[in-house]
Amino acid sequence: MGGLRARSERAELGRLLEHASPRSPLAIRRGADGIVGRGEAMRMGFRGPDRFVDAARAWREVAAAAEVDDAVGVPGSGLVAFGAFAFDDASEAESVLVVPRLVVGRRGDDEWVTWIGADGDADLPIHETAIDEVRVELSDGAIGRKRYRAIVAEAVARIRAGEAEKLVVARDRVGVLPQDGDVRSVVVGLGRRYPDAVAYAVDGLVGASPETLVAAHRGHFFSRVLAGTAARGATPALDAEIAEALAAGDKDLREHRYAADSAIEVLRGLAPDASASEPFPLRLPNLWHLATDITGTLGDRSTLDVLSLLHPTAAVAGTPREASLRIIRELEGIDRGRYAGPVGWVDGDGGGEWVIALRGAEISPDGAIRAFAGAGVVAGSEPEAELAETAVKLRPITDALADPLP
Ligand SMILES: C=C(O[C@@H]1C=C(C(=O)O)C=C[C@H]1O)C(=O)O
Repeated sequence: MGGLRARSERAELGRLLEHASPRSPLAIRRGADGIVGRGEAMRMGFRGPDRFVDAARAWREVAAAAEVDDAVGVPGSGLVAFGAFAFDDASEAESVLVVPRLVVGRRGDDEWVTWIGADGDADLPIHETAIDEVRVELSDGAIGRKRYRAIVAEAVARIRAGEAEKLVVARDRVGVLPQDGDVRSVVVGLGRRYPDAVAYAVDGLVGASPETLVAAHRGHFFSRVLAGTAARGATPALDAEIAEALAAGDKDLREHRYAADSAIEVLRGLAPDASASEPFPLRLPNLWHLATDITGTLGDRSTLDVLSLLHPTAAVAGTPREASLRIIRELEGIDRGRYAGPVGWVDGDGGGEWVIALRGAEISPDGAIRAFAGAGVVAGSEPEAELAETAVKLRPITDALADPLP
């Protein structure tokens, strides 16, 4: 079999998402920028502890065999695959790389179309369809409010007993997407409310993530670690006070340090020149986070290679990593699927953009919806406060599902 052929041309586009399939859109958007895909030129599935390494190897082979004619030359043009990976090595959920037949993209003033296919495939025609609203209400899933409080209390007990230093525990909310429900409207709703986040839709996983695991182009990378959270204040004065307290608070700084240090250590191992900012308060529409930005040079390593080392950070698992994963499995007792795993895209050179699948939900082919949100627990954490934090973190997907086109 010959390799894939990819051809990118400049184009004038309307709304990117109107090019996607209503039921299974492929999209990675930040504000007006991003890429949207339709159809499948290739789909690869991976499972188990080697899923990232296997994906990196498979993608390298696909990219090496591909014939690419890219007249645009910006991040996201040329050959790309969208991907979503399971959180846990032991997950039942499949991790995927999907190469669309058609990609439409926008980056600043650049707009383009990419056609991808096997030898002899005809170009998929451009086909825009209006986006329908879908409205879904969520209710408690396997881990309701009461059980979540108990899980947080147990996590604190485990930490006090010396089994771990930090544990990120999550709860779920569930619903059902009506038949023919247009998932694109959820992506629009997320993008309108959280324009600085990355709105993602890949293989049923949708959400708006503020946390960039790794973005890389021509060997330079950026990574943003978030951990430590506070709700926004109702007045500007209160809001400023909250941000200041977050940046100075012992509990949140400690919680943040675990996550930032683990990411910095991994990235320095790959890129000795990696440098990190001091933790700073990052304002989102619904909450404040403590953030650390890390930048450096990656050389010719693929972003998929970086994922294999960086995932899961202590922002979504805990410290130490192995102990936290074991305890999370035990306390939550459910499969996180692809929640808190990497979601994003990769190009033929291994560049791309991967965020952590947070503030979102997984929509199964049968329409079952499961949203997750978690919070980092340390020795001083209180169940009621962590429950409230997860409620705020559930808001993006809850609001986008309840009122998708505000
Ligand atoms: C686990 C989630 O968020 C993570 C946990 C945070 C925290 O505990 O403060 C902050 C940002 C994310 O890294 C989630 O949104 O589900």
